Amino acid sequence: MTATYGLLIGSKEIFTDDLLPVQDKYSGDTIAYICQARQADVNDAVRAASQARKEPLSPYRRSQILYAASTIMKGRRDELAAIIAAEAGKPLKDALVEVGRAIETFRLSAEEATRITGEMVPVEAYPGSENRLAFTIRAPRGTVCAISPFNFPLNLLCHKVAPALAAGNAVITKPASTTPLSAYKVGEILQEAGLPAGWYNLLVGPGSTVGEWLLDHQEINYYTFTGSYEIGKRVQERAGFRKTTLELGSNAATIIHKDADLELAAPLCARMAFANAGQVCISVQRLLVHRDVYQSFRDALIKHTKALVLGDPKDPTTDVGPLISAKEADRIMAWIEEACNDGAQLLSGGTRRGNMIEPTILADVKGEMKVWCQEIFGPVVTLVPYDSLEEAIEQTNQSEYGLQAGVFTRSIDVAFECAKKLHVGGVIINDTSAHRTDSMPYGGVKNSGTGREGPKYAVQEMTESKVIVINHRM
Ligand SMILES: NC(=O)c1ccc[n+]([C@@H]2O[C@H](COP(=O)([O-])OP(=O)(O)OC[C@H]3O[C@@H](n4cnc5c(N)ncnc54)[C@H](O)[C@@H]3O)[C@@H](O)[C@H]2O)c1
Ligand SMILES: O=C[C@H](O)CS(=O)(=O)O
Repeated sequence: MTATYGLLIGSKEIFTDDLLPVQDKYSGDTIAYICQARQADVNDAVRAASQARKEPLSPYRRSQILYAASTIMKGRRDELAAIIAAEAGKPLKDALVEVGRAIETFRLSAEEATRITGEMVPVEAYPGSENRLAFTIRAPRGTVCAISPFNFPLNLLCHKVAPALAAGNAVITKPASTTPLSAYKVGEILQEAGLPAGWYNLLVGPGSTVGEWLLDHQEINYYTFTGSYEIGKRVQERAGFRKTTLELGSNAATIIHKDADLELAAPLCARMAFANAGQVCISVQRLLVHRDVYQSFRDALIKHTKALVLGDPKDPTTDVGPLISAKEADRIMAWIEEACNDGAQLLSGGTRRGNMIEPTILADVKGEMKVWCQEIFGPVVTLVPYDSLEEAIEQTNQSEYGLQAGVFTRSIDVAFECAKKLHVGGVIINDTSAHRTDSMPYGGVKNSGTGREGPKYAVQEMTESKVIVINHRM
């Protein structure tokens, strides 16, 4: 029988009448049902979080719970990877990587829980403050609302939940409706790890209802959102003076300079343009290739792309699986067709099987084509030649987005020039825009968002500084 999961609110699993079927994104089969939240459930979750915060957990206890969660997750690696492969359509080998990363995200957050410090402030150096001792502490923000996307249903949720708990906040999560099961499993794991009731609450349902109710609720102190620019903008507008962290989209570029190691660059670009069928916010979408190496890089990219295996995500040999929905596959096919009609050259792919699109390479793209200037979020990479480094930097920066950029070069001068001049949150040298290690500061500029994730940096965002001044000669 197909399992039915409830919402997690306070100490209870709540079952509602409104069941959301969760589909396997490759077969279309319903693999589970999960209950959708009503407005009263949102209010109850906020109340449960406030109630939990009345008995704060010590940093040591928070750390121990997060370490325990990391260990439990390790023991459930295969189960979690199978859920991600089914609900997100992510190839099993990548789903296993995602679980490994989530284990680390919890471990890194456990470490951070014991390192939250303020600083001494030398106020006594100033006239009138001679007898004052001043220092800052970092206080939890309170109730954190974590809204997450479908493409990394486990690790991107953990990047919000684990630092929020490390910092002493209570959390209400709202995962994407297409992929809620990973978030449910995180709730189970945290409970098993000893997290008391009310610190992790799970609400499921559409952004247009449950998401909006969450944005409305004035007892939520902070929003951490990962998703599209359009919804991120709405979150920011609705949050008002409340603090937010927004991790949004991109059309990331990678520069292949004339002195690049093509044997390193071509396979990495092929892999990272099509990982998770291109549904990665830092996916290699725009490749700027120096004209001297354009032909050889192009040929090598085609060769490595054609070697990728398209198919069932549950098959351990699959490299590229389906898109999240037929609607997304329709949109991406329309963008490819539009680019080809406007003069782009199809070098590989461009065909569709169900919700799967063959890894697609487009050349001769122009700046105004959607496949170049908007976020594709699908298995499509575009190629453009350049003559000077200045031109490549300018084209990379000619984007509404600025999440990460990659640069392949053997020259330290070229690497530094790119590092200084590229207007993005992260510059990755001799790797693609799609490289991320979970401990690093991660986030964007421009329409790619504000704030930084990575447990150490997220803990800063999820705490606020408070200054304490002691008049010690009264
Ligand atoms: N920068 C990053 O770290 C990062 C990581 C992953 C994905 N993304 C971006 O996410 C997008 C794809 O993910 P998606 O399709 O799930 O994004 P999305 O914006 O459609 O949805 C993200 C989340 O927001 C919720 N939501 C929708 N409407 C809402 C509303 N009115 N109020 C509150 N919540 C609402 C959704 O239900 C979901 O949980 C891409 O643009 C991608 O680049 C960015
Ligand atoms: O989709 C965007 C994610 O941030 C991808 S990753 O966590 O950087 O791999």
